Amino acid sequence: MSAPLLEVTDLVVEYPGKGFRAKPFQALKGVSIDIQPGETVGLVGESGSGKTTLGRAVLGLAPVTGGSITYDGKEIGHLSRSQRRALSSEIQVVFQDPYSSLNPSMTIEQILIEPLTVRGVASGEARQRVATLLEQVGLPVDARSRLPREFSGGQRQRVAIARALALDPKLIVCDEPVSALDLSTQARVLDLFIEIQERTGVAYLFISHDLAVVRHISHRVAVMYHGEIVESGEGDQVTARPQHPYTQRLFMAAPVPDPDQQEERRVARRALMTTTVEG
Ligand SMILES: Nc1ncnc2c1ncn2[C@@H]1O[C@H](COP(=O)(O)OP(=O)(O)OP(=O)(O)O)[C@@H](O)[C@H]1O
Repeated sequence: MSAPLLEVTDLVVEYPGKGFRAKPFQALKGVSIDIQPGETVGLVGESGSGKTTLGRAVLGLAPVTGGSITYDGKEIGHLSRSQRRALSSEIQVVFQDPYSSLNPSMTIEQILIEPLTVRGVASGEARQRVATLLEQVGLPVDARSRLPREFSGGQRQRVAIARALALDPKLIVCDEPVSALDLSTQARVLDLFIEIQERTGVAYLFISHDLAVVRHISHRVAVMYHGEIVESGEGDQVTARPQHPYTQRLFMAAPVPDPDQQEERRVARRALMTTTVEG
């Protein structure tokens, strides 16, 4: 196995307590996880288990009080603001809500050009890159002059994915990126994530409370419970033979579809994607 792209070791995140003399709250209690280049690691668990906190810690947005986070061999747990900015071309994020994550007063072109301009990409080259990005996420080139409100939820999420891809990142933290979408749109956006990975070799930390979604997209799965990873392994291994009692309960509550059926659906969805640019 190659050196991990991301390696999180014994990570502790503590949020300050609220109110007079309130104790700090430990949201992550010594979490270890790694992601190889081009790999998808799915993070699943009930609400409040710490999934988003782990994603935010990787993005430098959570108060790390212990352990380490290394990216490409370098410690990134305690970077200054400017060091973090420099890393933004390597690590990107796609959030859950495609309605609030895009600036409603900016055209799609402005949204996609912004990260390129910040990096000093010349305007002609940036416009060309916008056309390529739109094509990569299955949106028509004339989308560039329109506003986010003119698009469906699935199409907006495609714009958010294009924005995340603008600087050719090696890792994208995807925090419930399909949870706000209806089921058929979810399937198409998930397949888009897979296609992009096959084309670019980007790795994903894919956060979701939905087991079927995580199983569909992940090479490996980690299960979080009360701020700890209680189980991890190959996707099929964890989903077919869960070991930890919490994982067993979680999986019993949400039976996972038959893998052969899943593959058939994926082929059908791919066929559908070639005939539509919707969501
Ligand atoms: N800024 C904060 N200040 C204090 N506590 C927080 C903060 N953010 C999260 N928490 C707490 O940390 C714990 C983990 O939250 P987190 O959002 O990481 O969980 P999650 O698994 O992503 O949940 P969900 O699926 O509902 O988003 C929760 O108990 C939450 O209340």
